[in-house]
Amino acid sequence: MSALSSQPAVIAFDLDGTLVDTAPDLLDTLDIVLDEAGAPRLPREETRKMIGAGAKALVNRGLTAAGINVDPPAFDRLYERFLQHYADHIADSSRPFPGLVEALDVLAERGHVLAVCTNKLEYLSRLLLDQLGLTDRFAVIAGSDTFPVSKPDAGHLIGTIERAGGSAHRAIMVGDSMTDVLTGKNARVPVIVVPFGYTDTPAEELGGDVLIDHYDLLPGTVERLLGRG
Ligand SMILES: O=C(O)COP(=O)(O)O
Ligand SMILES: [Mg+2]
Repeated sequence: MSALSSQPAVIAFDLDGTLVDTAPDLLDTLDIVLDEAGAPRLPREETRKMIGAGAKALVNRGLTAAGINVDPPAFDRLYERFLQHYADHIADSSRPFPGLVEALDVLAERGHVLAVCTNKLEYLSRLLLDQLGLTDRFAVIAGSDTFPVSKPDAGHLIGTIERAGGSAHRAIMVGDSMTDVLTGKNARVPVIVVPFGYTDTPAEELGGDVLIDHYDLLPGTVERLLGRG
């Protein structure tokens, strides 16, 4: 085995729409904020696609789609309300996607290092993973505010991988959106795409390296991409 292949690989996961189906709690919170802004609620098919660039973008996109213009202080109050309500309800309905926990077990048994690279704020990411009992599985949990840059900037993913003790030459990103695919390309890290997340571009058109439709396929796909399978 070469020195390179004996280095543990870092598998970095996006969170919303990849590890955990967070849409119900995120979108219930968006509804509350729209109510408070006096805006009409929006269809779930529409708001689901607004997830992926963080909570501030979700509130912004929701208000814009509802045709509501607010001044910056009013926006800040609505955003604070979003964060507070969401934190209080973060795991009411949000659950890991089917087969995730089993796949993480297999990857960890094989000696891979697991990390989270998400555009969710770090404290919300930790709160969610704590409540789902998943925190200890990840060597690093890097949110949108952990580093000076965030996805799709390569620095977010490279920072996550390096903090996990690895290198971009032996790492894989797993994600659900164009942001994740662009991040992987920017960092020169292969991307496995899952189709059950939140994206307005069909998963097969995102341009990832491999598409898997169930977590059962993840361990084998990881080995293949790492050049062992
Ligand atoms: O909460 C969001 O909008 C983004 O989160 P993700 O990067 O984990 O998809
Ligand atoms: Mg996502």
